[in-house]
Amino acid sequence: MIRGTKATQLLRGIAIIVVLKVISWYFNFKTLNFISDQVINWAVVVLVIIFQPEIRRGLEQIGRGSVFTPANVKDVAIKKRIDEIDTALQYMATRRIGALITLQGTTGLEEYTETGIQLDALITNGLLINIFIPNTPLHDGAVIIQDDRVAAAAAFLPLSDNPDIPKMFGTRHRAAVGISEVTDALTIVVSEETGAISFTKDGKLITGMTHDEYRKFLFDEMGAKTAPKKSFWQKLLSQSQNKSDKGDQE
Ligand SMILES: Nc1ncnc2c1ncn2[C@@H]1O[C@H](COP(=O)(O)OP(=O)(O)OP(=O)(O)O)[C@@H](O)[C@H]1O
Repeated sequence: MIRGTKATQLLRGIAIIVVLKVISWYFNFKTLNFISDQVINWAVVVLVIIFQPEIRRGLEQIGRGSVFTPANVKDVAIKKRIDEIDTALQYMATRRIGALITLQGTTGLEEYTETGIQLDALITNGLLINIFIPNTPLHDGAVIIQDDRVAAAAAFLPLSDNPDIPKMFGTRHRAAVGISEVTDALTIVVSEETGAISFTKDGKLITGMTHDEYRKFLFDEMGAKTAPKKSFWQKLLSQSQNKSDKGDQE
């Protein structure tokens, strides 16, 4: 999950400090012991400064209630996300507008969003279509989606050197396979040449799915149920509403 993020370097730093602390304690190195104690004492402040953006985002999520959001509310949000992406895919596929969209999984994609133009915008089909309109400043490269936000456009993804990718696929498809080899992201490609919609995941290129098949695939991959179910509380509420409606009629 933390692969590809600054947390990796940080963990390495913490490991070095812990090793220094143990050595200084074991051999009774007073100066080294004093320095490592100071570093450890200030570590909390340093961590808060380094992770300020992540902490802010987490607090915002708690504020919006998304951490404690019931599963079915999350399903509705995921369905909305898929609908927006799907509308854009259908529009671009029928007009043969090439597109490359990477949906972040658990692996951080910061090192790739940094290569593009940062957006941090809500996912809408209009925005996605606009980004990929040919000969506009953002159309070249990949869109990276993190949760419900379009994090960046025109991002550069690593190219796969897998010799098994058929020659008919060019660099757009190779980049889609490439990112799926080094992260757990799901990537969608619309071919400019054919209008075909393909997907990459775990190093595999998946082609030829029907509209219904790929929608189901997206729902499965993004962890939503096809038809959002009512929660216990919603069922209870609608039952009591039904009863009171009947009561009113009588
Ligand atoms: N490493 C990369 N990262 C992100 N986008 C890339 C990368 N390499 C190429 N692209 C995108 O792919 C486009 C070139 O696509 P190309 O025609 O080579 O691929 P293709 O797989 O044959 O796709 P298509 O079927 O759409 O032609 C570039 O203009 C760029 O937008």
